[in-house]
Amino acid sequence: MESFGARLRAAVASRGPLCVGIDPHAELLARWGLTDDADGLAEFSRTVTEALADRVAIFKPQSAFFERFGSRGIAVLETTIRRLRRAGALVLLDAKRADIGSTTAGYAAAYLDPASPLSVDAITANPYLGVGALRPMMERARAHGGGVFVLAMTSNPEAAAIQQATTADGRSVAQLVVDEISQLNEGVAAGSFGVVVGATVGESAPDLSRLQGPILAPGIGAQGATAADLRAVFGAQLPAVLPSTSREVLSAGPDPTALQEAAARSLAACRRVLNGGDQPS
Ligand SMILES: O=C(O)c1cc(=O)[nH]c(=O)n1[C@@H]1O[C@H](COP(=O)(O)O)[C@@H](O)[C@H]1O
Repeated sequence: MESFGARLRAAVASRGPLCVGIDPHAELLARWGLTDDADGLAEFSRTVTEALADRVAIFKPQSAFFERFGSRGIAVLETTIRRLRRAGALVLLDAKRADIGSTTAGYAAAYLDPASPLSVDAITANPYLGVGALRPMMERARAHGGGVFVLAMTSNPEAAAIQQATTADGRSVAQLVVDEISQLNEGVAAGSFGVVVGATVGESAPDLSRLQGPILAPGIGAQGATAADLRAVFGAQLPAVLPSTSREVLSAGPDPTALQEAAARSLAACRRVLNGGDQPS
């Protein structure tokens, strides 16, 4: 199978550089007039999928909001993944998994093996147990054309104390993560291993110049960052950036046309920045 990096590049070329997060918060379900249960979740996910699956390059369902309804929520997640992929979209499951290597192998089998009912194109992973502990995910991803996005510098304000701490060799923890992921992409034009760097981090972003893989940039919209902030955060690495937003688009629902217009607005704003159209004169 073609690599995730190549498939992502093709999807972005045809549908544009935007990842839409599917985060069915209780407040959003209420605002959409839906019940806060698995039926409401199913209706929410169906509406988002029908409105956007044929026009957005990649979706990022947030596993937490499906897990909170137990097995019925997971069943909705399975259906949602299937429908999104059938419509030609890529699916990046936001589960932020990690564990010791032998258990990570279980997560890899759950999400990155085509035989699993929860199989997706890529997942988010947490490097706190060491990037090396994620190796079973990387191996399974390589074998099946999948991808892994590893948290490097996240969008939340609490993150700096750990992620910007200095390691024994003087690099920040975030930089160490980026460097280890860069090694995995070495020699590949469009790497399948990405990092997560929030659009909110300002000028403290790590050096991403050797990554050769995608940079997932959440934090646009509800968390305060705008598409215009991407330039200051990512500079020369903008072409590798995959901006991601959830509530900014989802809060326009449940009307499908309003959802489509909100996604088109977010995409246009990101495109302007990524293509250099908003350069200050
Ligand atoms: O991995 C992520 O996607 C992620 C990383 C990060 O640094 N910050 C962050 O907000 N996220 C996720 O991105 C989504 C943000 O949603 P909105 O703030 O509504 O756009 C949530 O699902 C978060 O879990």
